[in-house]
Amino acid sequence: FSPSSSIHIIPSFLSPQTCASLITSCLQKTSFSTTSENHVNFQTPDISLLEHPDIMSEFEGSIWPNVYTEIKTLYSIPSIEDSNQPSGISGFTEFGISPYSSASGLLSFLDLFVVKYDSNFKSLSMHRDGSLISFTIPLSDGHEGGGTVFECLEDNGRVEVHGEGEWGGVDGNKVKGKVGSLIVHSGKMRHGGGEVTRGERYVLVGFVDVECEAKGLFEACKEWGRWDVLDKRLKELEAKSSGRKVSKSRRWGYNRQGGMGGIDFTYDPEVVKRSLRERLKGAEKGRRETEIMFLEENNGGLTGFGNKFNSS
Ligand SMILES: O=C(O)CCC(=O)C(=O)O
Ligand SMILES: [Fe+2]
Repeated sequence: FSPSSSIHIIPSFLSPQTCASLITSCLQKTSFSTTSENHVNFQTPDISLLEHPDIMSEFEGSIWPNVYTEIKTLYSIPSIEDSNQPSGISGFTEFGISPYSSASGLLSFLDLFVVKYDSNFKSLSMHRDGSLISFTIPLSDGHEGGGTVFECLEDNGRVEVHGEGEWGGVDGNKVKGKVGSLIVHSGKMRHGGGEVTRGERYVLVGFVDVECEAKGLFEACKEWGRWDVLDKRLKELEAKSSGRKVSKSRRWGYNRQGGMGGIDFTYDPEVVKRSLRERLKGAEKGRRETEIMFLEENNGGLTGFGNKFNSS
């Protein structure tokens, strides 16, 4: 299957109670704002759970481990210990100190946030996310309109439903996700938020990344035509590596003890940069092909990287 034209749905992923109490917690503890530095080009009134550890700690247990498992399976993301990779994830440890336990893998959140649509913010225009993989979980149904719009549903895109239960269905180019269903897609796929004509619509959105210090990122970018993600990473590394041996990075994921949290780790940006460059050199032809495809499809911008944690 092509990762850039399949929309994956997992019905009944979160219980309606969990969805409702996530909204309640957000409303009680903070307010929705568009001032986040995270989504530069496509601002949404949102609350980032990464900035609210109290809300995060309440909900991470029901969200992340399951999202992690689903995405790892859907996109065949290797675990660090799956060392049958051509040149091995061992590259990861050669770049620095792995913050991960051997039982964990290579996924982390760039951001995880709740978006609120209402008469002040009715829709989100078509865009691509800066993430490799994104997901949306509808949290409420007391509105008219809404839904997640996917451009590819007008063309070659398809929806793959994994598991049992009602998930809401497709209406034209819109996935009208039922409360609690998990909608996963490539961040490259052009999508947006359908117009809400009445009431309030809340959705949980996650931007998921593959660790940059591992081969995983290169393979994923190549396979999914996200050379923009690699270019940006390379630029960041270049900025970091001038005169520095060690760089710090922070991600949200599993730590060595198997618990969740923000993980700080260090690596040598020069080594990572050299390795990424080598890999890019070996892939020039593939790059041109996917870039042409990307340009042909690309009528809009990308959302911001949402990666505050990477600016050491
Ligand atoms: O509202 C939706 O269903 C999509 C939201 C989205 O694409 C985003 O916040 O990046
Ligand atoms: Fe998006």
